[in-house]
Amino acid sequence: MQMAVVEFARHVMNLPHANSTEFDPNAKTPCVIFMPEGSKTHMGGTMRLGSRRTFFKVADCKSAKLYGNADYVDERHRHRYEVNPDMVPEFENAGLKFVGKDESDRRMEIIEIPNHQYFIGAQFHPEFKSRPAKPSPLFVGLIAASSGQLDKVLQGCSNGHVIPGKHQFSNGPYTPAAHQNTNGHAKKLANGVANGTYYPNGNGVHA
Ligand SMILES: NC(=O)CC[C@H](N)C(=O)O
Repeated sequence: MQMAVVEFARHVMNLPHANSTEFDPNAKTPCVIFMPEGSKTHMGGTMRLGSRRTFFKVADCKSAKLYGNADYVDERHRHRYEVNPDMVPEFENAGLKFVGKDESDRRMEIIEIPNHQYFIGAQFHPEFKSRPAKPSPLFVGLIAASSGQLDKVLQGCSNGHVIPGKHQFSNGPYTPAAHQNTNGHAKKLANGVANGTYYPNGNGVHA
């Protein structure tokens, strides 16, 4: 998400000096900055690390729908820099929407360009909790958008469908995967994860 913000600033907002202070501490247009509570001399304990809550601020956005119209989601983090909150109004006026924020409303968690087919970035790491039988909703959305099926998937989400495991895309016959019984029903995996059920609050792993 940090790089997407810099890219948007440079090429949509025409701010050629936009950068993260992680790369250029003297950036003229600092879109991504060191988090105020961090310490550059004591790097070890200053990282924003582990499970944190993101609140959806725009009910109608793609990511909220993909997460099953949840009000919030807990995802895992690992960062010291963040989107410069003072530049958020400028970004929003230019069309980049911050649809997910932390509890303070000052820390940006999810961006979207609403009229783009699928331009979504997250400060958290969706891959940390993504599993073969329970892929992250943001990755399911990317695959669906790439194959022209996002609308169908989003509609399914609004109808109360859960994302993982059961999604059948229409490009070919459906073959039960290794984690399913031959009748297509979910079978419990060795690690105890049941296929086909989405828990918005994740797998219970907290740092
Ligand atoms: N998690 C990330 O976005 C990567 C690390 C990031 N550049 C930071 O703020 O430290």
